[in-house]
Amino acid sequence: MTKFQALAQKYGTPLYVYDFDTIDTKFSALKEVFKARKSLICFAVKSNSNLSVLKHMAHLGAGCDCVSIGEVKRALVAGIPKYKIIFSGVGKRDEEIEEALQNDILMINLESEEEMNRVEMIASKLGVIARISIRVNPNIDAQTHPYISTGLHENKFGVDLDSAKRMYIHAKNSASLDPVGIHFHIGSQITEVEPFREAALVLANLLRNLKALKIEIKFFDVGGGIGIQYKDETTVDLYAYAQSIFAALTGLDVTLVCEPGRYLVGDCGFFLTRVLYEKNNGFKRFVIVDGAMNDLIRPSLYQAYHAIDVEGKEDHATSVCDVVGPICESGDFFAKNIALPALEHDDLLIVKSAGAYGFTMSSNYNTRTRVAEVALEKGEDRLIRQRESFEDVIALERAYL
Ligand SMILES: Cc1ncc(COP(=O)(O)O)c(C=O)c1O
Ligand SMILES: N[C@@H](CCCC[NH3+])C(=O)O
Repeated sequence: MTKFQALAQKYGTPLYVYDFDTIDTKFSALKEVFKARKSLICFAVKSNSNLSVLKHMAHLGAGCDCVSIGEVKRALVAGIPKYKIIFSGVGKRDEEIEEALQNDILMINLESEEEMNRVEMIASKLGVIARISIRVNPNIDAQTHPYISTGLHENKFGVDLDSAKRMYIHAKNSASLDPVGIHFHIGSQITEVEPFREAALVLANLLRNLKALKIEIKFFDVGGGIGIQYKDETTVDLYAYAQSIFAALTGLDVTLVCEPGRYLVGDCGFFLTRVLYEKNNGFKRFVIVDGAMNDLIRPSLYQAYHAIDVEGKEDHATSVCDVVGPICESGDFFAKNIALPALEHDDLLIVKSAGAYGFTMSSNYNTRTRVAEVALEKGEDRLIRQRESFEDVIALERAYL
């Protein structure tokens, strides 16, 4: 029996499995290319927010990039030091800003002038000084899927260069704001260095202008976005990536911050699902599995490709099929028109590169219980999230008659 077959038998399917040793390898590789500068790697919690994953990041020395106060609290619960936590997002509620300030996190990343005014007001009310960063939208095409492209003016994220400059000047003169950071995040699953290089140059230039105005920024945050290989994409050469940022920063004494999500956890994750039936309607062959789009929505949402392995049948003849789930939507699929061997009830499929934006984007659609998560570390497996029960799913509902 293979490792995945044993895990499927022990924990049931569908199931997420994360290999923490892979996270270590990826983390060390990034730290290594940054070693010529002071750097802080802030893991993007949205990509995989399991507390054990975050705890593992804390052991590695990572901070966290968060997009809600819920994520900030997860990071704190997992033992990420408050001085390594960044809070970004285009729409923060007053209570979220207040709680972030009370928790004294590293910085709040501002995405509009309106937001700056609210943060200033709330900090003043609390009698604290808010450390802020500004997310600059450099209008650079990251050449990725339009839904995960964030650095163009048509996207809702960040502020343009002129507004950023105005905001820094305002913040510098405010008794309640301390401008400590500058930030860009131009998109996700980026496979070339060039967009990062261009964005770093634009922001470093702004930093020099700010320096001339005696506004000293300490943190240069290049966001996340480093792509992984799902199919046959080229991936970013990490060394060239780091060097292009260093080159932009020549002469500037700043701590480099990077916010990888997918790069750190994408490849470490496997989604295990069993075959329920094969069905051929005369037009098409369908492999129907027990996992569905509510468990892993990336194929349905972005037509994303995830390679699928069938262990033990590698040398069998294949034919073309769609791998689909039990949900009441034609968009419920893991793969379309892929070649797989003939499959039987209970055969195990392994959907690869599922560690990022897998479980965190899952839902209870069709009253399906969210699946269990398991960590693999140095050959040992541990349950890190129990499978939900039907009772868990309805627990917060009230049935008025
Ligand atoms: C502000 C910010 N930082 C970091 C990330 C992480 O992105 P990725 O998983 O592509 O590294 C995201 C998500 O795209 C983000 O919005
Ligand atoms: N959810 C997207 C990434 C979004 C990044 C969020 N800023 C994905 O699965 O690829």
